Amino acid sequence: TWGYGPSNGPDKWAKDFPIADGSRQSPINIVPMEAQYDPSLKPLKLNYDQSNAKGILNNGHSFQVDFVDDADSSTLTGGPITGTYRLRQFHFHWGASDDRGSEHTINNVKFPSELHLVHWNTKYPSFGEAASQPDGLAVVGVFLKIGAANPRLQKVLDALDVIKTKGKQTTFSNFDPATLLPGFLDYWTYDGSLTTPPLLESVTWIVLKEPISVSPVQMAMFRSLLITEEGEHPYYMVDNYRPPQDLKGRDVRASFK
Ligand SMILES: Nc1nnc(SCC(=O)Nc2ccc(S(N)(=O)=O)cc2)s1
Ligand SMILES: [Zn+2]
Repeated sequence: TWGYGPSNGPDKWAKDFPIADGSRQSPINIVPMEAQYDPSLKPLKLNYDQSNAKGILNNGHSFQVDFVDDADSSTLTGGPITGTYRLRQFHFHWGASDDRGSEHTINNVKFPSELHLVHWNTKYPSFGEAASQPDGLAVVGVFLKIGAANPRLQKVLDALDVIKTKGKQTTFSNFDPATLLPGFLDYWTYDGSLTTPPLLESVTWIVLKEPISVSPVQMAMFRSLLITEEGEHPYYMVDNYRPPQDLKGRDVRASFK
Protein backbone atom coordinates (compact mmCIF):
# COMPACT_ATOMS: atom_id res chain seq x y z
CA THR A 1 0.00 0.00 0.00
CA TRP A 2 0.91 3.64 -0.33
CA GLY A 3 3.30 5.40 1.99
CA TYR A 4 6.18 7.86 1.91
CA GLY A 5 9.09 5.52 1.18
CA PRO A 6 11.15 5.21 -2.03
CA SER A 7 8.98 2.39 -3.37
CA ASN A 8 5.47 3.58 -2.34
CA GLY A 9 5.88 7.34 -1.91
CA PRO A 10 4.22 10.37 -3.58
CA ASP A 11 5.93 9.82 -6.94
CA LYS A 12 4.36 6.33 -7.12
CA TRP A 13 0.79 7.23 -6.08
CA ALA A 14 -0.49 7.98 -9.61
CA LYS A 15 -0.23 4.28 -10.44
CA ASP A 16 -3.07 3.34 -8.07
CA PHE A 17 -4.62 6.83 -7.85
CA PRO A 18 -4.48 8.49 -11.29
CA ILE A 19 -6.13 11.64 -9.85
CA ALA A 20 -2.65 12.32 -8.42
CA ASP A 21 -2.02 14.07 -11.77
CA GLY A 22 -5.36 15.93 -11.61
CA SER A 23 -6.16 19.62 -12.02
CA ARG A 24 -6.68 20.53 -8.36
CA GLN A 25 -4.12 18.59 -6.35
CA SER A 26 -2.70 19.58 -2.96
CA PRO A 27 -0.51 20.75 -1.34
CA ILE A 28 0.84 23.78 -3.23
CA ASN A 29 3.59 26.35 -2.80
CA ILE A 30 1.95 29.60 -1.69
CA VAL A 31 3.48 32.79 -3.13
CA PRO A 32 2.00 35.62 -1.01
CA MET A 33 2.86 38.26 -3.61
CA GLU A 34 0.77 36.35 -6.20
CA ALA A 35 -2.22 35.73 -3.92
CA GLN A 36 -5.13 38.07 -4.58
CA TYR A 37 -6.67 39.88 -1.60
CA ASP A 38 -10.43 39.19 -1.72
CA PRO A 39 -12.41 41.67 0.44
CA SER A 40 -15.51 39.48 0.09
CA LEU A 41 -13.86 36.70 2.12
CA LYS A 42 -15.43 36.45 5.58
CA PRO A 43 -13.65 35.87 8.89
CA LEU A 44 -13.20 32.22 9.81
CA LYS A 45 -15.51 30.94 12.53
CA LEU A 46 -14.30 27.81 14.31
CA ASN A 47 -16.61 26.70 17.11
CA TYR A 48 -15.54 23.42 18.68
CA ASP A 49 -17.04 21.54 21.62
CA GLN A 50 -14.18 19.91 23.55
CA SER A 51 -16.49 17.08 24.62
CA ASN A 52 -16.67 15.92 20.97
CA ALA A 53 -13.08 14.64 21.10
CA LYS A 54 -13.31 10.85 20.91
CA GLY A 55 -9.99 9.08 20.36
CA ILE A 56 -6.45 9.23 19.04
CA LEU A 57 -5.26 6.74 16.42
CA ASN A 58 -1.96 5.75 14.78
CA ASN A 59 -3.15 4.97 11.22
CA GLY A 60 0.30 4.04 9.93
CA HIS A 61 0.91 7.28 8.03
CA SER A 62 0.03 9.91 10.68
CA PHE A 63 -1.83 10.07 13.95
CA GLN A 64 -5.26 11.61 14.14
CA VAL A 65 -7.63 12.80 16.84
CA ASP A 66 -11.18 11.79 15.87
CA PHE A 67 -14.30 13.73 16.82
CA VAL A 68 -17.96 12.81 17.25
CA ASP A 69 -19.52 14.40 14.17
CA ASP A 70 -23.19 13.38 14.49
CA ALA A 71 -24.31 16.93 15.35
CA ASP A 72 -23.41 20.54 14.55
CA SER A 73 -21.46 20.96 17.79
CA SER A 74 -17.92 21.33 16.40
CA THR A 75 -18.18 23.42 13.25
CA LEU A 76 -16.40 25.61 10.74
CA THR A 77 -18.41 28.43 9.15
CA GLY A 78 -17.56 31.72 7.46
CA GLY A 79 -14.26 32.10 5.63
CA PRO A 80 -14.49 31.12 1.95
CA ILE A 81 -17.18 28.51 2.54
CA THR A 82 -20.95 28.67 2.53
CA GLY A 83 -22.97 26.60 4.98
CA THR A 84 -21.73 24.54 7.90
CA TYR A 85 -18.87 22.06 7.94
CA ARG A 86 -18.36 19.61 10.83
CA LEU A 87 -14.98 18.75 12.36
CA ARG A 88 -14.15 15.10 11.67
CA GLN A 89 -10.52 14.80 12.78
CA PHE A 90 -7.23 16.59 13.01
CA HIS A 91 -3.76 15.24 12.27
CA PHE A 92 -0.24 16.37 11.46
CA HIS A 93 2.55 15.94 8.89
CA TRP A 94 6.20 16.29 9.87
CA GLY A 95 9.82 15.71 8.82
CA ALA A 96 12.76 13.61 9.97
CA SER A 97 14.47 16.91 10.84
CA ASP A 98 13.34 20.47 11.57
CA ASP A 99 14.15 21.68 8.03
CA ARG A 100 11.15 19.92 6.46
CA GLY A 101 7.79 18.35 7.22
CA SER A 102 5.04 20.74 6.12
CA GLU A 103 2.98 20.01 3.00
CA HIS A 104 2.19 23.57 1.96
CA THR A 105 5.19 25.85 1.61
CA ILE A 106 5.44 29.65 1.58
CA ASN A 107 7.83 30.99 -1.09
CA ASN A 108 9.19 27.40 -1.15
CA VAL A 109 9.98 27.58 2.59
CA LYS A 110 9.16 24.37 4.45
CA PHE A 111 8.07 24.29 8.08
CA PRO A 112 8.89 21.38 10.43
CA SER A 113 5.23 20.37 10.66
CA GLU A 114 1.69 21.20 9.53
CA LEU A 115 -1.60 20.63 11.39
CA HIS A 116 -4.72 19.76 9.39
CA LEU A 117 -8.23 20.19 10.81
CA VAL A 118 -10.58 18.20 8.54
CA HIS A 119 -14.23 19.26 8.17
CA TRP A 120 -17.10 18.01 5.97
CA ASN A 121 -20.06 19.86 4.44
CA THR A 122 -23.31 19.07 6.25
CA LYS A 123 -25.27 19.49 3.01
CA TYR A 124 -24.14 15.86 2.46
CA PRO A 125 -25.32 12.96 4.69
CA SER A 126 -21.85 11.77 5.76
CA PHE A 127 -18.12 12.39 5.59
CA GLY A 128 -17.72 9.62 3.03
CA GLU A 129 -20.38 11.15 0.77
CA ALA A 130 -18.92 14.63 1.18
CA ALA A 131 -15.39 13.39 0.43
CA SER A 132 -16.41 12.71 -3.18
CA GLN A 133 -17.97 16.14 -3.81
CA PRO A 134 -16.10 19.22 -5.12
CA ASP A 135 -17.38 21.30 -2.16
CA GLY A 136 -17.46 18.41 0.29
CA LEU A 137 -14.50 19.08 2.56
CA ALA A 138 -12.72 22.05 4.13
CA VAL A 139 -9.31 21.60 5.73
CA VAL A 140 -7.70 24.28 7.89
CA GLY A 141 -3.90 24.08 7.68
CA VAL A 142 -1.70 25.52 10.42
CA PHE A 143 2.10 25.70 10.16
CA LEU A 144 4.25 24.73 13.15
CA LYS A 145 7.44 26.74 13.61
CA ILE A 146 10.38 25.88 15.90
CA GLY A 147 10.33 28.01 19.05
CA ALA A 148 9.15 27.72 22.61
CA ALA A 149 7.43 24.51 23.68
CA ASN A 150 3.71 24.67 22.97
CA PRO A 151 1.80 23.73 26.14
CA ARG A 152 -1.47 23.24 24.23
CA LEU A 153 0.20 20.67 21.98
CA GLN A 154 1.60 18.75 24.95
CA LYS A 155 -1.67 16.96 25.82
CA VAL A 156 -1.76 15.48 22.31
CA LEU A 157 1.92 14.53 22.38
CA ASP A 158 1.62 12.90 25.82
CA ALA A 159 -0.92 10.48 24.35
CA LEU A 160 1.51 9.22 21.68
CA ASP A 161 3.36 6.75 23.89
CA VAL A 162 0.35 4.40 23.98
CA ILE A 163 -0.22 4.52 20.19
CA LYS A 164 3.38 3.87 19.10
CA THR A 165 2.53 1.30 16.41
CA LYS A 166 0.19 1.22 13.40
CA GLY A 167 -3.42 0.43 14.34
CA LYS A 168 -3.10 1.42 17.99
CA GLN A 169 -5.73 3.82 19.35
CA THR A 170 -6.83 5.09 22.73
CA THR A 171 -9.54 7.35 24.09
CA PHE A 172 -8.83 11.06 23.91
CA SER A 173 -11.43 13.33 25.44
CA ASN A 174 -12.13 16.86 26.49
CA PHE A 175 -9.83 18.56 24.05
CA ASP A 176 -10.67 21.78 22.19
CA PRO A 177 -8.58 21.97 19.02
CA ALA A 178 -9.19 25.72 18.90
CA THR A 179 -6.49 25.89 21.58
CA LEU A 180 -4.05 24.85 18.84
CA LEU A 181 -4.90 27.84 16.65
CA PRO A 182 -2.72 31.00 16.39
CA GLY A 183 -3.94 34.38 17.65
CA PHE A 184 -4.86 35.73 14.21
CA LEU A 185 -6.81 33.75 11.64
CA ASP A 186 -5.62 35.50 8.44
CA TYR A 187 -5.58 32.87 5.70
CA TRP A 188 -4.99 31.92 2.09
CA THR A 189 -7.61 29.78 0.36
CA TYR A 190 -7.70 27.72 -2.84
CA ASP A 191 -9.50 24.69 -4.31
CA GLY A 192 -7.53 21.48 -3.78
CA SER A 193 -7.52 17.86 -2.73
CA LEU A 194 -6.72 15.39 -0.02
CA THR A 195 -2.91 15.26 0.20
CA THR A 196 -2.87 11.48 0.68
CA PRO A 197 -4.61 8.74 -1.27
CA PRO A 198 -7.42 8.68 -2.33
CA LEU A 199 -6.32 12.30 -3.23
CA LEU A 200 -9.97 13.25 -3.80
CA GLU A 201 -10.44 16.74 -5.31
CA SER A 202 -13.02 17.77 -2.73
CA VAL A 203 -11.14 20.15 -0.42
CA THR A 204 -11.47 23.88 0.06
CA TRP A 205 -8.08 24.62 1.60
CA ILE A 206 -7.78 27.33 4.24
CA VAL A 207 -4.09 27.82 5.16
CA LEU A 208 -3.43 30.14 8.10
CA LYS A 209 -0.68 32.72 7.68
CA GLU A 210 0.37 32.74 11.38
CA PRO A 211 2.20 29.62 12.59
CA ILE A 212 2.00 28.09 16.07
CA SER A 213 5.15 27.17 17.99
CA VAL A 214 6.65 23.75 18.64
CA SER A 215 9.95 22.97 20.40
CA PRO A 216 12.65 20.62 19.12
CA VAL A 217 11.88 18.24 22.01
CA GLN A 218 8.21 18.22 21.02
CA MET A 219 9.17 17.55 17.39
CA ALA A 220 11.20 14.54 18.58
CA MET A 221 7.99 13.16 20.15
CA PHE A 222 6.23 13.21 16.74
CA ARG A 223 9.20 11.29 15.33
CA SER A 224 8.98 8.55 17.97
CA LEU A 225 5.86 7.09 16.33
CA LEU A 226 6.21 3.99 14.14
CA ILE A 227 4.57 3.23 10.78
CA THR A 228 4.95 -0.48 11.50
CA GLU A 229 2.72 -2.80 13.51
CA GLU A 230 3.71 -4.26 16.88
CA GLY A 231 6.11 -7.14 16.36
CA GLU A 232 7.26 -5.99 12.90
CA HIS A 233 10.73 -4.54 12.26
CA PRO A 234 10.24 -0.94 13.45
CA TYR A 235 10.36 2.00 11.03
CA TYR A 236 9.86 5.55 12.32
CA MET A 237 6.98 7.73 11.15
CA VAL A 238 8.85 10.70 9.61
CA ASP A 239 8.70 12.69 6.35
CA ASN A 240 4.97 11.89 6.00
CA TYR A 241 4.39 14.88 3.71
CA ARG A 242 3.51 15.21 0.03
CA PRO A 243 5.55 17.86 -1.79
CA PRO A 244 3.83 20.84 -3.48
CA GLN A 245 1.86 20.07 -6.64
CA ASP A 246 1.35 22.09 -9.82
CA LEU A 247 -1.06 25.03 -9.43
CA LYS A 248 -2.49 24.32 -12.95
CA GLY A 249 -3.92 27.81 -13.29
CA ARG A 250 -5.70 27.96 -9.93
CA ASP A 251 -6.18 31.22 -8.03
CA VAL A 252 -4.98 31.58 -4.45
CA ARG A 253 -6.94 34.21 -2.53
CA ALA A 254 -5.90 36.05 0.62
CA SER A 255 -8.26 37.12 3.41
CA PHE A 256 -5.86 39.95 4.33
CA LYS A 257 -3.94 42.79 2.64
N1 LIG B 1 -15.51 7.39 1.39
C1 LIG B 1 -14.37 7.80 2.07
N2 LIG B 1 -14.13 7.64 3.38
N3 LIG B 1 -12.93 8.13 3.80
C2 LIG B 1 -12.22 8.64 2.82
S1 LIG B 1 -10.69 9.32 2.93
C3 LIG B 1 -10.39 9.32 4.70
C4 LIG B 1 -9.74 10.66 5.07
O1 LIG B 1 -10.20 11.35 5.92
N4 LIG B 1 -8.66 10.98 4.34
C5 LIG B 1 -7.94 12.16 4.42
C6 LIG B 1 -6.77 12.20 3.67
C7 LIG B 1 -5.98 13.36 3.66
C8 LIG B 1 -6.39 14.46 4.39
S2 LIG B 1 -5.43 15.91 4.33
N5 LIG B 1 -3.92 15.54 4.59
O2 LIG B 1 -5.93 16.79 5.36
O3 LIG B 1 -5.55 16.41 2.97
C9 LIG B 1 -7.56 14.43 5.14
C10 LIG B 1 -8.33 13.28 5.16
S3 LIG B 1 -13.04 8.57 1.33
ZN1 LIG C 1 -3.10 16.20 6.25
